[in-house]
Amino acid sequence: MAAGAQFIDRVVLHVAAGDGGHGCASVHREKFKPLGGPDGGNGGRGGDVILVVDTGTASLLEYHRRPHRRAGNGKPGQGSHRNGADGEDVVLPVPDGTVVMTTDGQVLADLVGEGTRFVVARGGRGGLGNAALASPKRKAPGFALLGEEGEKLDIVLELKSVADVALVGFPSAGKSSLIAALSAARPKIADYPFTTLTPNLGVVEAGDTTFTVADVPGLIEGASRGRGLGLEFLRHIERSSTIVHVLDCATLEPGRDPLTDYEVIEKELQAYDRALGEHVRPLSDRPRLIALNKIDVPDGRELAELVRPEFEERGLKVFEVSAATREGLRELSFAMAEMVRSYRASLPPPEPTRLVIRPEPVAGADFTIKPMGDNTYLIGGTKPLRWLRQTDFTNDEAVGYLADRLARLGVEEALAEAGAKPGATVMIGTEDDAVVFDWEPEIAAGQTQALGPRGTDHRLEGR
Ligand SMILES: Nc1nc2c(ncn2[C@@H]2O[C@H](COP(=O)(O)OP(=O)(O)OP(=O)(O)O)[C@@H](O)[C@H]2O)c(=O)[nH]1
Ligand SMILES: [Mg+2]
Repeated sequence: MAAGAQFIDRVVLHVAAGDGGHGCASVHREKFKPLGGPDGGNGGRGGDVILVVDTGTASLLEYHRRPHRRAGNGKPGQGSHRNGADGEDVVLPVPDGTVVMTTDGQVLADLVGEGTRFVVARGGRGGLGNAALASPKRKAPGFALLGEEGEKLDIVLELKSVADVALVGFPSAGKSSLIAALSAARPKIADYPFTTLTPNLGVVEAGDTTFTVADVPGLIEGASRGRGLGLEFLRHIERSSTIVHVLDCATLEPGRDPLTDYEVIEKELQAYDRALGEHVRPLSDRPRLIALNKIDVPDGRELAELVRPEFEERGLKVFEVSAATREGLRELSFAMAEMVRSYRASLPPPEPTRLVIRPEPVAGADFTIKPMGDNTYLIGGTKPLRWLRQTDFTNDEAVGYLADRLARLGVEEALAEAGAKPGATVMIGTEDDAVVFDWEPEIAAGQTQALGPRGTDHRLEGR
């Protein structure tokens, strides 16, 4: 697993599902039988873009590097009843604990647990070929339906750190130094506060236990109210099983000592619990370890020894360490491993894979009619809009078929009821994007079979 020298926890991903293939209009040809039946196949479905939780994936770095992902298009249908192949899905592995959001911050899904799947962009349907469109009334359709476009959108992936162990502490307490000393991660370390701006993740091995440690940017008093780099980062410890207090035994700042620092940080964690509300497992019930850091500094070692009993009285395990000389790190890492192991053992057996399906757009009324004044009407609704996208407007017969479908849906009747006069302007689509027709109700809806051959239907004429 890559240790997070470069740990990316938020990316904007541009996803495009595949377009559906067009249906095919074709007529069967055979020697001595010049006029066979329609045999155009259907277009294939466009591929989906799917996110899947893969616990082997540790970061979003891959999507930072390649932020554009596109699924395959469906192939067009062909003659001899050959259907087009479906477009290939694109399956994107994401780390456990990935939150999927719109670019304006609306949460679409919170992906937890190995194998959890989320179809983030749906492929377009393939268009029907003329064989599938044939009916007793329309024996040899000279048209086919178009494939629909796949969904294209921008999403934000955000990783709630799923580190097993979270290191918390004041700025410059040595959290990043500890990660660096315990793992292969190489976070930035410096002697000024707020060096760490985004959490670093390191993979630590102790005995036969492997676990991840997150270095949370420095906390200060008021962090839970958003002071310093506060809230944004407390979020990252929400899912860790163990909290390690990294306490600076060598700070010269007035008013600071390990015990006071500890209490300030504890207060912040509790305030964060209150801010989070009850639906989240409180941070305060996570087991704690105390790491008294910087004992390589002479005064630091003395101070550590002085405060040690105070923590032990509170029932806390204390480790005197130095990230600089690595003193005490082995004991600390084994204690972390033990906490992680017992936490893992306490977990309920893994839940069965959850499938997250984005709800289909709500199917409301079949269609809507909106009078726009001046004998003009706007037809909307899921079905009319889909049919519009499927229609090849260069083909009169296809336009006639659209007219039939709309009539069958009851649009003609509804227009008459709404008071549309012959010659009305009928727009189908949305206010910004509509196809405009002249409406000439020559006959009542439902009697379309009385019309001449398809292709000469002039009730609806695309402009
Ligand atoms: N002497 C000594 N100095 C240390 C030790 N650990 C860290 N430091 C120093 O303390 C300073 C801060 O270390 P960082 O690891 O960046 O501290 P941090 O807690 O990650 O700080 P923020 O990211 O700002 O919250 C650096 O100058 C380190 O070299 C230690 O064990 N001994
Ligand atoms: Mg740091």
